[in-house]
Amino acid sequence: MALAPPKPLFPSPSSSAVAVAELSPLPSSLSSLLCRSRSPFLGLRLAHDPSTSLLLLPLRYRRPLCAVADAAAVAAEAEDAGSPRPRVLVAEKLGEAGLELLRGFAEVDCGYNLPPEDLRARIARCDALIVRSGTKVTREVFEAAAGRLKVVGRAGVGIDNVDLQAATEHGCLVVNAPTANTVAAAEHGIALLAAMARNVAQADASMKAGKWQRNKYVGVSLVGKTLAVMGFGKVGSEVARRAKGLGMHVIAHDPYAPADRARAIGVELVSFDEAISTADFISLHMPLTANTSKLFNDETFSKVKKGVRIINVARGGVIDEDALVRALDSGTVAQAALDVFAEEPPPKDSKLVLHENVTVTPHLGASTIEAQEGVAIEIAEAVIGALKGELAATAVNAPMVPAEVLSELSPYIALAEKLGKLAVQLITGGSGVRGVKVVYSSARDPDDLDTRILRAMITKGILEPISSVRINIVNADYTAKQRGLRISEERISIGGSLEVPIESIRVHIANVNSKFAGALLDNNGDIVLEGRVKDGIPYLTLVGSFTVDVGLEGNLILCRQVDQPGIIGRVGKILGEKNINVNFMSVGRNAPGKQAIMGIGVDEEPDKETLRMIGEIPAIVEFVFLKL
Ligand SMILES: NC(=O)c1ccc[n+]([C@@H]2O[C@H](COP(=O)([O-])OP(=O)(O)OC[C@H]3O[C@@H](n4cnc5c(N)ncnc54)[C@H](O)[C@@H]3O)[C@@H](O)[C@H]2O)c1
Ligand SMILES: O=C(O)[C@H](O)COP(=O)(O)O
Repeated sequence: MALAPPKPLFPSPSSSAVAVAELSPLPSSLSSLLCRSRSPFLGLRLAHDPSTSLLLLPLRYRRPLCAVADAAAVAAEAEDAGSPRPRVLVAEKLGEAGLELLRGFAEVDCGYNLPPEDLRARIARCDALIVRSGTKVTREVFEAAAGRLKVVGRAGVGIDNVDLQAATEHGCLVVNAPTANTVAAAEHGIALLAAMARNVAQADASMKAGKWQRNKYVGVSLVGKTLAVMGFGKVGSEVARRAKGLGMHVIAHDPYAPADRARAIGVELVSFDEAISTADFISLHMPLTANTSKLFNDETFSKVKKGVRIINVARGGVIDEDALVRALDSGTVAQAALDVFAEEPPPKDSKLVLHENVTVTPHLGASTIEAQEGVAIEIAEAVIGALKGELAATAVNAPMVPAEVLSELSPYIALAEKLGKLAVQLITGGSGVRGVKVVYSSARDPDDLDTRILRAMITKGILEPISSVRINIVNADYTAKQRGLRISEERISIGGSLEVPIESIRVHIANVNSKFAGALLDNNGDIVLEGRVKDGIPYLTLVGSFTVDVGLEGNLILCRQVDQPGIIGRVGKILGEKNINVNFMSVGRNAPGKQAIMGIGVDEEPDKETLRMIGEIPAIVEFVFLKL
């Protein structure tokens, strides 16, 4: 199914016209209603004087807010590339149920186990890439993608084979499938534990070699022995649960796991040293990170209980494999059972793999029929969601914003981006943007307001028009940092309804020159814009020190003028004669008869002649045309 742009809630008339009518006075209740409603009228209100109003009719229907990320842009890009649907490259074997889901939405290429150069050659034609642990998604892959790749889906848990930093720098979302193979991995850990304790693999090989060695393969019992689970996450806790069922005493080490979750299944959380020095069996279940790389090394092995047995179904890199061989040779470690290796597949002459006290499997932890079907569906759904522009719940390099929060914040997300976009257009050359302060006014407790996505969208609005990078929630913070742009956030607590997440968003751009002096707060070099959401529509409500009330749709003309009768009519007339559709107009002033700011929302871009005519109206001090 092709991606369609978000459907308007209200149909747009095919043509629109502008008529100018002086209505005076208009009841304030009506003028304010028109300003806020989604009616086909232009609402116009003089911010501080609702009794004198001007109404322009008829107008286009209001459009609804767009989806958070630009689904239409994804479709458009895919179309550019000759296909109306996004293209997904599946680089490792994926369950049929997941492939079916993907095919319902995208063009799917299955190119299993591609050499790195072939992967790089194909990636520039893809919107998404799906891998398991066997494909290295390196910086070179993201560079070769030349900006088209939007999402990498890891069909499994570990994302150590994906260069997350490079993905983030390229604005590419990485999602994984963190839950569907948990049980399979835990079952494999228990299988290795039992097989190792009873020498199942060695005895099997010996019998197949024609031998009958009953005395050689005497094992050890599990009941009553202490198992240390290192990493008490999803797999670790399932292993612990099962080991308890086998009558083992289970302890765990995990600096980040809540003690009550461990206690709930009868497991005590202990320090690293206590875990490794008291355990008869050590089972590894932490991710491979800079902190866990070679965590088990000569020094660690010097602290273990002599004759300990080690199981690893996490990642090979967590163990210094040479140190493990030494520990096995000395008898410090009696046996090891390994599903994962620092290099996969390991070299054929690997001393570790060939060691007689080591039981090995070729990274089979997630390889059950059930887990692979589950993982395939989990990753297909995550990738499709990401391509549709939804924020994935399993995003690895972007804030995870729950769907309900996202839907609540959706109009504020649009407002944030528009404020950024407007603010940057007001800056004039030479000053450079260095510091941006964003102030959110809200009745909510700060803990109930996640503003990361809003900050990202303000950054996008400011930076995208002035850089070649496409900015999204993934790379917004990184790109800002790269460009030396400091974005600080401040919350102001106000009274009011908790139903409304944010009352207003104010953007200050510090120490810049503006092409529209009226946008500078007290002429101090800070551009200030404030916006609010009304009936789901973003509005500009403050420019510098002037209150306005302009719906942020289409484009915007800002005029600063001497506050006197007739200006609005003259500007409206010029635009009407030039067939430029005005969708909103608002005037704000600080004091009668002094200066005022007029915000005019226009659907079309006025040509130079039109702008010149507006500028020639004697009372107009300055004006600027801004694109949204
Ligand atoms: N062999 C396989 O096929 C297979 C299958 C699934 C998962 N895995 C691997 O198993 C590991 C765990 O997967 P999971 O789904 O349980 O992940 P998880 O994120 O749920 O759990 C990992 C746990 O490790 C903890 N941790 C992080 N650093 C630690 C440290 N220094 N010391 C102790 N604990 C630490 C975390 O707090 C977390 O609780 C991952 O490495 C994953 O890639 C392998
Ligand atoms: O991290 C994981 O999910 C496991 O290691 C499984 O990896 P695989 O998808 O290559 O089997």
